[in-house]
Amino acid sequence: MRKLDAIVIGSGQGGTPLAKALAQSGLNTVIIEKRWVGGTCVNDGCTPTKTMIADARAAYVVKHSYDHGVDVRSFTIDLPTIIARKNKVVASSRNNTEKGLQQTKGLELLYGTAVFTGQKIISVMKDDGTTETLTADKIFINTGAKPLIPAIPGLAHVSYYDSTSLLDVDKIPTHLVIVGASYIALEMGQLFRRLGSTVSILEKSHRILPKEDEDIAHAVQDMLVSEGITIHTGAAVTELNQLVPEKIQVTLSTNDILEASHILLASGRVPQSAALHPAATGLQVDDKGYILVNEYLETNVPGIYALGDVKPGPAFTHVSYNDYIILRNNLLKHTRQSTQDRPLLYCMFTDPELGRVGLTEQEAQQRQLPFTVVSLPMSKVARGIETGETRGLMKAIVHRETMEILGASILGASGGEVMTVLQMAMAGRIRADQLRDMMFAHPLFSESLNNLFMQLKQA
Ligand SMILES: Cc1cc2nc3c(=O)[nH]c(=O)nc-3n(C[C@H](O)[C@H](O)[C@H](O)COP(=O)(O)OP(=O)(O)OC[C@H]3O[C@@H](n4cnc5c(N)ncnc54)[C@H](O)[C@@H]3O)c2cc1C
Ligand SMILES: NC(=O)c1ccc[n+]([C@@H]2O[C@H](COP(=O)([O-])OP(=O)(O)OC[C@H]3O[C@@H](n4cnc5c(N)ncnc54)[C@H](O)[C@@H]3O)[C@@H](O)[C@H]2O)c1
Repeated sequence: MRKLDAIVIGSGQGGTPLAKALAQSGLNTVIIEKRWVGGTCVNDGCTPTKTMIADARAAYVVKHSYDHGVDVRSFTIDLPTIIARKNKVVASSRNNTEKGLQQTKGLELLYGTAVFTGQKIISVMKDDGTTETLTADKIFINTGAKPLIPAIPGLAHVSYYDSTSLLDVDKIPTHLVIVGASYIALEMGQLFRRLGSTVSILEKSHRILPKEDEDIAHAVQDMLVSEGITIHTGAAVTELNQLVPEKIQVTLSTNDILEASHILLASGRVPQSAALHPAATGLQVDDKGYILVNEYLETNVPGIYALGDVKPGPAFTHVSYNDYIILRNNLLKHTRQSTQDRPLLYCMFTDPELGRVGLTEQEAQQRQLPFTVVSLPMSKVARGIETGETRGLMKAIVHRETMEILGASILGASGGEVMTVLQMAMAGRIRADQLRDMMFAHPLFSESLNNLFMQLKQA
């Protein structure tokens, strides 16, 4: 058995920089990866989807160019070129990540599948067919998550896609039916609609984006419907039947029956922990298989930590990366940073995008905080009017007494960037009334934060 100082299992968004930092600090470190370095974000998630979403946006802009006085009579979509561009962007990111790991002194990149076989003992089934047993004082689990395959009657007998396989679909679906109506469903639904598919989105809850405020969810729904997407809410799939190739009958709890050419399952993700055999090293997991950690990302087994999507909580690339920062600082710089105080933030890359930070209105209500809601439609934002980007709204939740910004939802062009301005204000404790009176360059989207907060009473 080979004894190391540190082992990182999984080369995701947290594990990769962590392995480098551990090795650079002088610890003899191995990082184990069963597939491709970079994990979900680089290979199946953010990088490929945001690349293809940009292509679909190009199609949308061309289609609407007449409004801007540019008359494009016709255009065609070249799916192989779109997929080839996506593959090139992904390969470049993956190769650079691999090089970065291989060139780090004191770090070994081991391709294979890790399994716990005893207390802090890991068996690696290597890609070359051999097996090696490793142990270390410190073990970091960064094995991420994978698509959830829901139990739908008939699913085993139909061909379906998940968010990974759809990225390599060989033709544009004529009718893409998507199960689920959250980030993956809405981003991919709009993407394929813009490439020419008929798209139907099915959500079993009574509305899409249940975690968002109702007005925001409705605005997103209106925006997607205006592009020709059909959304069925309160609609669980009760049966699937493959009639002929590329013809799948989809029966809904609402008694509607759809005929899909392609089905995308986008109903959540599950942690990749079971195959690790966490019980063999005494690790506690919850009922869904998430590896339990405390606010310092420590598991119940001393010396074993978990970071990224494999632990409970928000599953985003920036969260996994921030987990790395916390572990690096605590273990190598001897701080005691915790996950407790970081704000929730993310951006859903529909077009326009939804930038979200901090509390929603419904969360502020649940916490019984004294708050005021301010909102501004993008149709009143100067930059939006000038560029023709008038869809969406800016909304912020402000503490009524302290004028502290508690949270914001910015649905609009550059919504993620405007949200980040507010995130910085929240981090720096800049109050809403200060933003109301602050000078911003004209005519930026962020300049309209003046107008958004103008609804607050003058101090
Ligand atoms: C379609 C899609 C779009 C997304 N878009 C965004 C976005 O725009 N913004 C955003 O913030 N987030 C986005 N996400 C989420 C984001 O990709 C994840 O939150 C992020 O990648 C989590 O990274 P991680 O560090 O937990 O692990 P991952 O990136 O999932 O990496 C885990 C790695 O561990 C490896 N592994 C697993 N088990 C073993 C084992 N037993 N032995 C060895 N190796 C193992 C896996 O092969 C994988 O490489 C998206 C996700 C999807 C699916
Ligand atoms: N822009 C981004 O940051 C981004 C983009 C894509 C994915 N992600 C990450 O990936 C994760 C997974 O995303 P997701 O969209 O797959 O899942 P999700 O867990 O966010 O949402 C799943 C949705 O599917 C619905 N659902 C579940 N079972 C269903 C069924 N049988 N029929 C109909 N509807 C059903 C749920 O009610 C829910 O609305 C997210 O948590 C997110 O963190 C992030």
